[in-house]
Amino acid sequence: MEETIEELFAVIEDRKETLPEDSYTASLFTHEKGENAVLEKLGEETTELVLAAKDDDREEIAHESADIVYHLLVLLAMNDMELADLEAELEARR
Ligand SMILES: N=c1c2ncn([C@@H]3O[C@H](COP(=O)(O)OP(=O)(O)OP(=O)(O)O)[C@@H](O)[C@H]3O)c2ncn1[C@@H]1O[C@H](COP(=O)(O)O)[C@@H](O)[C@H]1O
Repeated sequence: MEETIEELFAVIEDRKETLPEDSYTASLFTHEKGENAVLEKLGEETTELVLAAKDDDREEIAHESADIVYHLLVLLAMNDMELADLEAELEARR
């Protein structure tokens, strides 16, 4: 899991740097709404996650959770943050 997230974050940082035309991630970094595009996605997906959980739909819970994790990582990268920032916060709570 940790490796998957690290690799995904590295891809996101690469897209931020290189901005390929056919990349959904790059389109978020160049979106006319700026950070709000990601924040809107996170809002929508959180609502969808709540509905999936209410329905006890495990497949949909996993799908929406993955969408949220991905967009959360994009938000971190957009704010010039690292996975270490999230990790430090979690560690401090142990
Ligand atoms: N993990 C993701 C990922 N999760 C979600 N998304 C995109 O986020 C968008 C979500 O928007 P929507 O909720 O409207 O999607 P939807 O599927 O229509 O709606 P739902 O029913 O799923 O909620 C879709 O376009 C998805 O393709 C992602 N796009 C990319 N990645 C990762 O990022 C990598 C690089 O992708 P590119 O930047 O496109 O090259 C990929 O290899 C993946 O590993």
